[in-house]
Amino acid sequence: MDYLVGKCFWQVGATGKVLKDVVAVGIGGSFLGPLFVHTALQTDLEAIECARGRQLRFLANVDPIDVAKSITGLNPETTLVVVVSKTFTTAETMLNARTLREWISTALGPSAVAKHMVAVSTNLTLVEKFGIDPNNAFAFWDWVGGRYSVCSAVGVLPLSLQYGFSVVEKFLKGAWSIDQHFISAPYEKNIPVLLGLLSIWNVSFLGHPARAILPYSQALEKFAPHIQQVSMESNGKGVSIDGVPLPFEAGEIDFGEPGTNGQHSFYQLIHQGRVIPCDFIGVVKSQQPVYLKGEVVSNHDELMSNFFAQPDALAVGKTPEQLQKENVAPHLIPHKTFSGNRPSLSLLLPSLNAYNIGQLLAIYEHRIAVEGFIWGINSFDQWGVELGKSLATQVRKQLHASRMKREPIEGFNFSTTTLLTRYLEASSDIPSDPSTLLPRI
Ligand SMILES: O=P(O)(O)OC[C@H]1O[C@H](O)[C@H](O)[C@@H](O)[C@@H]1O
Repeated sequence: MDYLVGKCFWQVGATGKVLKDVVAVGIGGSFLGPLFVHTALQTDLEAIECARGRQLRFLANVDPIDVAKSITGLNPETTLVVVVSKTFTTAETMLNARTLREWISTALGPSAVAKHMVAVSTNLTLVEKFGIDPNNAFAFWDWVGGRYSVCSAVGVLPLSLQYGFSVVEKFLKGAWSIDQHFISAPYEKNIPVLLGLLSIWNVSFLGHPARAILPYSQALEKFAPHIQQVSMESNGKGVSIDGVPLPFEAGEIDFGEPGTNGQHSFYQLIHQGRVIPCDFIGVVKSQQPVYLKGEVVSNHDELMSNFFAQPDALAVGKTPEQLQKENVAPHLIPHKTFSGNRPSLSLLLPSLNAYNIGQLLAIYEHRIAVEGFIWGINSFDQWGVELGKSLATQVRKQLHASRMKREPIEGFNFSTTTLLTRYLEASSDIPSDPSTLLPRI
C-alpha cells in the first residue's frame, strides 16, 4: 500500500505483516459515494486485476451488527482502518472509530494504533486529539460538501488503497470530462442541464414528486442509494436561498434498484399506479459477458431486452381496444389496460469502467446542482438533519442517567416516554457499567 501519490505510506503493520485489508469508517457523504464506486469497480476486469489479494470494506451504521460484519474474518495485523469524516465530529463515525481502535489495541497493543489507523478529514485538530498522527491524515478543503466528496481524498484514498491510483485516476478523468462538458457545451446539448430541466418539468410542472433510478447493471446497485443522498439532501428544501417559503414543490423522492430486480418488485406501481418518472441506465458492453451455446441471446442481451422494453411500455401503454382485439375477457380489460404517457429517460453507456463510472457520477452531481439553481434553493446545506441529531443527544443522556443512576425519564412526549420505559425495562439485565465487549462473530 505504498503507492499513494504525494504521501509516504507504510506497507506493513505493527507486527510486520503486510496490510492488505482496509475498513473505511464513515457515514453519509463519507460513505455512500465511495461505496457506489467500489461496488461498480468490483466486477471490472482491470480493477479486479489491480485489487488482487486485497479487500475494502465499509463501516457506516452505528449498529454494533455493522461493526461485527465489517471485521468478520479480518485479522487486525493485516488491517488498516481509514476513518473518513469531514468534520471528525459525526457521532456514528466517531463511536465506530473508537470501537475499531479498541479492536486493534486489544489484539496488538495500544501502540499498534498508529500503524493501523489513518484519517481523511478537514479537521486535523480533532484527528490528532483522537490519536491519529496528522501526518497520517489526508486533508481536503472544507468547501467540499460531504455528498459531493467522492472525488476528494474521501473517495480517492480508500479506492486507491484497493485498486491503485492508476484506476482511480481514470475515474477522476471521467468525472472531469463531464465537468468540462458541463462548463462548455451549449444548453441544448448539455447533458446535466437537459436532465436537470427534465426533473424540474416533471416535479414542478407536472407534479410528479418521485424519480426511480433504474440501472440495468448489477455493478450499479449502489448508485441509487448514493444519488438518494446527493439529490434529497441537496434539494429537499422548503425555502429559497434567501429563506422565503417556496411557492412550488422542489426536490425529488429518489429510489431505485437494478433492473431486472425492480421489475419483479415495484414496477407494477410505476406502470399502472402512480406516475413515477424513471431514469433507465443501460450499458452496451457488460463487464462480465456470459454466452451459452444454444440460447437465443447472450445473458447481457437478455438483460438489455428489458432495458429497451420498459420505457416503451411506459410511454405507449396498452389500450382497451387492443385488449379487445386480443380477445381478453371483458372483466379483465380495465386491469390489463396501461395508460401510457408515463415519462422516462434512458442513458446508454458504452461500457462500465472507471472512466464511465466517473462520468455517470458527475452527470448526476451537476444535474442536481442545475435543479437547485433553477429552484433557487441552497443545494449545499442540510439543516434538516440537525433536529433529529440534537434529540438523539437528549435520549443518549437520558439512557445514561437511567441506566447508571436509575433516573426517571423526563422531558419527552408521552409516546417516546412510553417506548423508552419499555426499552429500559426489557433490557434491565444489561449491566449499568459494563466492561468492554467486542463482536463475537
Ligand atoms: O463526513 P462527516 O463530517 O462525518 O459527515 C457525514 C454526514 O453527516 C451528516 O449527516 C450530513 O448530513 C451529511 O451530509 C454528511 O455527509
